[in-house]
Amino acid sequence: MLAFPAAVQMIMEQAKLFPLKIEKKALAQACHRTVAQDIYATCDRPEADISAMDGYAFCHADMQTAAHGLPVVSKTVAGAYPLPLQQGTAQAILTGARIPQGANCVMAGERMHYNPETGYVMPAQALAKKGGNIRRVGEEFTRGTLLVRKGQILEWSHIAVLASQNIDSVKVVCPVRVALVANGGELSMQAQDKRADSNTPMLAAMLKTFGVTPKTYLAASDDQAHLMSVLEEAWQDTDCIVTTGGISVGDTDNVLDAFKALGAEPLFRGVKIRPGKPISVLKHGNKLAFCLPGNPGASALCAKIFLMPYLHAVMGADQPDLISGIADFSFEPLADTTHFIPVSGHKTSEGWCFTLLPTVGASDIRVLTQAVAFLEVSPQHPIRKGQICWATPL
Ligand SMILES: Nc1nc2c(c(=O)[nH]1)N[C@H]1C(S)=C(S)[C@@H](COP(=O)(O)OP(=O)(O)OC[C@H]3O[C@@H](n4cnc5c(N)ncnc54)[C@H](O)[C@@H]3O)O[C@H]1N2
Ligand code: MOO
Repeated sequence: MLAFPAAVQMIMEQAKLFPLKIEKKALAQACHRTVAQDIYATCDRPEADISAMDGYAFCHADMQTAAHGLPVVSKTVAGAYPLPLQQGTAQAILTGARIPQGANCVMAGERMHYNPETGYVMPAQALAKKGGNIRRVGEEFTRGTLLVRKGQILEWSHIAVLASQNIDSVKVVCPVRVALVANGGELSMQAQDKRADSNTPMLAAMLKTFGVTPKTYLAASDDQAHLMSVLEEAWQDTDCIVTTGGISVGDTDNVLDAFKALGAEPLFRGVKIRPGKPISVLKHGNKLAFCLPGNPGASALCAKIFLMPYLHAVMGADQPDLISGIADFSFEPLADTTHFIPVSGHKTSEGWCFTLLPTVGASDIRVLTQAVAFLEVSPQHPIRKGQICWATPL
């Protein structure tokens, strides 16, 4: 049985052998996909000096010296070029509209007094500072600024910033084609003591967060020939297979035998972790099969610490950052074992404070709805109350 770091290293070595494919995608369809190129700003943002308020634009010195305010001579709306400001006048202006040439201050309409009879406007309160309420050209970013790095998984915020640059398509990495195979007679509709398949929807949801929509299969029997036929079908047009269940030592745990009979070779069988120790990975050409434990909590953990890092690596995507915090408990690991313990967290002035969550173990998935992260604890890295530690966020 391998130690955790060695198992991760073996998987990452395999990821290097996987060929990356790139495609162009409309921006609207690119959310959660991994960007295949650095993307730079094509224009300044804002593109020009613009108003931050609906109100009036004027020359600060003119307003300062005008006892009865300034006459409002025209109106500037967003999307139109303004007329230059004539000396000794003001212009009505809307939020986002270009500042007229000659104006260097804007005040919100509700902070001014406009006299409809005279057509003059003056501050109702203190005059804003020179330059006030003007958003300066390029203050957010200038043309040529790196907006999105290669390897970034696009989220809605990146879509917004790219759309602001009139970028309507991006080069993204083709998602790895993943097959999810749930296994076990208890998942059959005909089973006397039927169990719900929660692993497939859980893993599919995890994968969708970075643009992978898996094909799903169900081998709802304990018959090896049937399982082999499902796995054989799942291998077709797939880059990676993920099975859950059927990898322990029970009579009906035949996933590994089925894979071997189909020509796959074990990369490793079992890892010294808790939970999830039966996790096994097999290799068939450049395709990997991740055989996750059936226990849903262990399955989730193994997906987080083995499958997701592998898929990120093969797709050239940035690995999610670990989070750091202070543990408010101590935890003594077993010799030769890396534990992953679900913790809740609350923010303090010094960052996260992690608290141990009570859990019944490897089958527990409700605890994962309450947890913010898994803390990794090993004899080399024990957890001591009050000490800083690193965690895999959920
Ligand atoms: N004699 C031993 N027994 C077990 C050992 C061991 O070392 N010696 N290891 C235990 C550990 S640790 C784990 S983890 C499990 C792994 O078992 P399997 O991967 O073979 O999983 P199953 O036995 O098929 O199922 C375990 C459990 O999970 C439920 N399950 C399975 N698939 C799903 C699914 N798709 N959705 C939701 N729940 C699922 C299944 O009904 C069982 O309750 O083995 C221990 N035993
Ligand atoms: O390794 Mo198992 O996941 O503890 O029950």
